Amino acid sequence: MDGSCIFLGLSPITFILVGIVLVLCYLYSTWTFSTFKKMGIPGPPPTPLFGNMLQIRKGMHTKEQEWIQKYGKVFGTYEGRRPVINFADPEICKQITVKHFSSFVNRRPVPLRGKPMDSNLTVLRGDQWKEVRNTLTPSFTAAKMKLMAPLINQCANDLVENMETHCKEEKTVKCKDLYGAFGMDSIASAGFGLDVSSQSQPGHPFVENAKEALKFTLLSPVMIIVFFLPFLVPIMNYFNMSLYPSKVVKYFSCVIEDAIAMRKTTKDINNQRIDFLQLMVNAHEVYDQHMANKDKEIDEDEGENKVDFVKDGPSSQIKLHKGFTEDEILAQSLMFFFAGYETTSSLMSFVSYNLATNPEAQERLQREIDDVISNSDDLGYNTIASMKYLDMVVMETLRMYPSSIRFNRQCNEDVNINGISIPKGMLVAVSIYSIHHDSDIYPDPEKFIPERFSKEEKEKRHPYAWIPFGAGPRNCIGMRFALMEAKIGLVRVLQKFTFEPCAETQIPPELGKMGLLTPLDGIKLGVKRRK
Ligand code: HEM
Repeated sequence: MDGSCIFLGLSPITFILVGIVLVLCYLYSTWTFSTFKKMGIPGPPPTPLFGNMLQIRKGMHTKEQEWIQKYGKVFGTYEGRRPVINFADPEICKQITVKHFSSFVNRRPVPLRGKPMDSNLTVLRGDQWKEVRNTLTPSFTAAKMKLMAPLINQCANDLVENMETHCKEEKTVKCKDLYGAFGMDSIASAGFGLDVSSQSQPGHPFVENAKEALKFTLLSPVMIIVFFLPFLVPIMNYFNMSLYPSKVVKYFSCVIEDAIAMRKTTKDINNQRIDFLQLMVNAHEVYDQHMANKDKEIDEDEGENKVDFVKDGPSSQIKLHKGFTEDEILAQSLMFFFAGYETTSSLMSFVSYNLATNPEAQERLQREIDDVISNSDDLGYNTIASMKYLDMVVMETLRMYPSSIRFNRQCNEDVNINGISIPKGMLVAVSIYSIHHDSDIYPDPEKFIPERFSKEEKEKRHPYAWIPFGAGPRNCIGMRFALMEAKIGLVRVLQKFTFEPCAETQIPPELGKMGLLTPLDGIKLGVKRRK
């Protein structure tokens, strides 16, 4: 021994260096933890490195309720080291999403995106978001929904046939699977003119890939880096790493690229389908023209670019836009699949569960369906819209089980909301679930009471007390489509069948703990043919 202290084979210098690195890591991970103390906002104490992330592992929705009980409807939490102000108040929701929209245009920055997902609507920011949103909005008008309704009805034929098989064989229906396949067929057909037939081929690669994309876990290596080691993100971006599995993105990219190529060859406007893809392809042609004109202008005006981009707010009329690049079309298409699949199938599953466990409500809805449909020979958009009780059932189900537990915005300038000074860059989250389960707004919030959504009852409440699709100009663009699809599917099934609880039905259903609020066992029910 030469006298130097050797411990675990480390020299004293290495030992000191490791110590310094650990202290620096500790300081780095806790540096921000005084933010809320300084702002006078209460909240649960954070843990070094993790912030409050470990506390939500038993379920974000239940933990949030506990925090609200303890700290009130405005409280601060830390995602890793990043501070987030949480709000569970309808008025503050309105202030953030509507009144002060220009200060809260963007969602949280998503550090790891990869091509082509980095240009999808959900993650775009500022003027880029406005342009893409304005281009997409005409695809979701009531007039477009009317044109898409027959395509969804076609997909509902397979759904009814599937129910029939389950009924005949007296098999338990796993709602999530049946509705998931129906949802996949609907968006593929009405959105992109693709015949996926996933209902007759449950193992279809299209469905398998969609499911794979939605396997979200906070404990995946990618998520751990994003939350806890964000300084490594630029390196991962350099390698084009994404939150979405590359195999899945590749699969959908091929499917959609083929569909785009087909559309571009269909020049005859009368033969063109009216769907999301066609509207985007048309916008792409605007892009091509824009690029051609731009070259001309550069020649003629020595570089002056004369094309105006949409500059005013997103609620304004649709105006000239630069059109879509092919990557942008791909990104929006993939996002529609991802955003619509899990959410809509969960909604339909929870409605079926609520009806099975509340037989009077199911009978009342079936009476309404029989009355309306016997007066109408097609199940179009207007027929569906005329079913008032159906609307109440769907709204109450979305209140109880909103697919997104919360939504977020990032503040882009210093702003004061209800006396709270929010600094530029701060993340804010609005808790949909907690507002929907606030017993001051909805007494007995765990009970299924569709009558809460009669016209008179709705008028008594704050307009932002029901926000399953978010709020303001950056709300869910697919809301009309999702509601139409879910209602057509449910009406077609309830015309012929009645749901009932069976031995395998979980009452109440156990809910997923991370990401979207989904039924863990997929909602298993008995189904019988109506007399
Ligand atoms: C029951 C079904 C659905 C629910 C509950 C739902 C819910 C939501 C919520 C809460 C948001 C965030 C809104 C905000 O930040 O204010 C959102 C955004 C979005 N949703 Fe949906 N969604 C559903 C179905 C769909 C469907 C079918 C599509 C596509 C066809 C879709 C596409 C999108 C997109 C693209 C955004 C981002 C909008 C933007 O940033 O401008 N969603 N959705």
